[in-house]
Amino acid sequence: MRNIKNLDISAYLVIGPENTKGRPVVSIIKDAVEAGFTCIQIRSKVASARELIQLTRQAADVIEETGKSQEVTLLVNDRLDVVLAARSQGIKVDGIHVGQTDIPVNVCREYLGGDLIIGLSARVDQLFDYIKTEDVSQLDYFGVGPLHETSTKPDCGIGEDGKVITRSIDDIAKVAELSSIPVVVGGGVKLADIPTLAQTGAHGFFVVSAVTEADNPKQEATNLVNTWNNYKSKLI
Ligand SMILES: Cc1ncc(COP(=O)(O)OP(=O)(O)O)c(N)n1
Ligand SMILES: Cc1ncsc1CCOP(=O)(O)O
Ligand SMILES: [Mg+2]
Repeated sequence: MRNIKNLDISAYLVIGPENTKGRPVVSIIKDAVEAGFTCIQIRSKVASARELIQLTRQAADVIEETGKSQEVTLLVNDRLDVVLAARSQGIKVDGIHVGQTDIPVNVCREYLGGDLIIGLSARVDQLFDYIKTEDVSQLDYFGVGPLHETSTKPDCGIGEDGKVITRSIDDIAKVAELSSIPVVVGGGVKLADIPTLAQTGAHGFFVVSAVTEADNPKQEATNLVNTWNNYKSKLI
């Protein structure tokens, strides 16, 4: 198994300009990082490559301003080209998150080298067998979900019959137990889900709208982080 120091996916924000109700992406990233979020993923299905590089730069800069560059992981969704371009411009971006129909993990690993982070969305169908048997030697974590259907990504969890499969808390506990790499859970996750999620054995939760659409993103991010940490510490 890979042994990546400093990878903390306990509180993971996925964010792009289409999610923020017109507010600057970087100010919400700053709020989240100051609140204790440990991982940020830049995800946009509308931004150009140049816009994504610029957003990644701004995200890296704002994380640096908070003094947490060494603790907070910055990833880019889907775009290996953007990660490579950003790194060649000296931007501190730490890796990529890909899904089942994106650039294959082995290609990402070939281009990113051994030190960068690669996360992969788990398959929807036959999830438990998949988690047990998938080759995870080049991977750092699995994204699993959705916990609930979500308008942020309506196609999340669509199975072979075209219907969305949501994951129960028991499913997530089983995935966390079967997986030999960390698991982060998302899709419709809100504050009320955190106490039960924290008891599943998952390493973390990921959210978009709970933070990016909140009236007060910093307060909501703080509530999410504190609740996760409180429930996790009760398990020790
Ligand atoms: C942490 C995390 N988990 C899952 C996803 C979904 O990735 P993917 O299935 O490739 O879908 P898109 O995000 O690309 O629409 C994610 N982004 N992050
Ligand atoms: C990016 C992504 N991947 C799986 S679900 C999802 C969106 C989750 O958004 P929200 O937290 O608003 O439900
Ligand atoms: Mg993808």
